[in-house]
Amino acid sequence: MLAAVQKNATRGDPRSVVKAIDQFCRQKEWAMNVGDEKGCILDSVVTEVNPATVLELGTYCGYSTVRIASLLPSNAKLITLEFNPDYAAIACQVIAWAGLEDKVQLVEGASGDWIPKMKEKFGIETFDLVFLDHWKDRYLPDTKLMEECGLLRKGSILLADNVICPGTPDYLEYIRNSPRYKSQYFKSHLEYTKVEDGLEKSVFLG
Ligand SMILES: Nc1ncnc2c1ncn2CCCCCNC(=O)c1cc(-c2ccc(F)cc2)cc(O)c1O
Ligand SMILES: [Mg+2]
Repeated sequence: MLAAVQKNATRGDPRSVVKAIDQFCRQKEWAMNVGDEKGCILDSVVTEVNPATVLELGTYCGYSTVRIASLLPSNAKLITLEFNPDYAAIACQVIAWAGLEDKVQLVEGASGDWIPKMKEKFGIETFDLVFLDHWKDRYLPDTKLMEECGLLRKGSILLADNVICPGTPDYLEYIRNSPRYKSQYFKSHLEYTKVEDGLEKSVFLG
């Protein structure tokens, strides 16, 4: 995938990096990027929220990191957490190829360990937008952890990938029934396939 980016994408051009990855995943080898269809929904939410602070849980190869960072205002900050060091190493190069390293802080480690340290380590008060795309059984515990750590403010947006496939039933149950959130489901398809999947967008009400 990285070779395809370096071969087919233009340095400093995030859209060409996104296109090269999508082409590779459609033609050569499926990969678990959010993909072009759900990626358009992600883009519209990022544009609507226009966030100054973004947390991404699950960087993988940096595809959604590049999509998000390319839409951020100049002073905005995106912190992205990746557990797998091999994925992190690739993502770092993909983000650099897109020329977005100044907007992105890639952190290696487990979300459960890093979320409680966000304020002290990165001087973050609250996140305007959180993109959940990591272990599906970590969406709920990490959301509760972000609440407890005071990382969400009235109006913070959570956008969760894969709520249908592979699925995050406990997270959906919680977020759709909690009086502290207003949720909306965006029906789509699993990246590069015809299988149903979707994004759940939730506003924290405080
Ligand atoms: N900072 C952190 N803390 C904790 N865990 C962390 C982490 N950083 C990373 N991880 C570990 C996440 C590993 C990847 C998570 N994503 C997925 O597992 C995922 C799977 C599919 C999929 C669907 C149908 C299939 F047939 C097969 C696979 C699709 C997707 O869009 C997915 O996002
Ligand atoms: Mg995903």
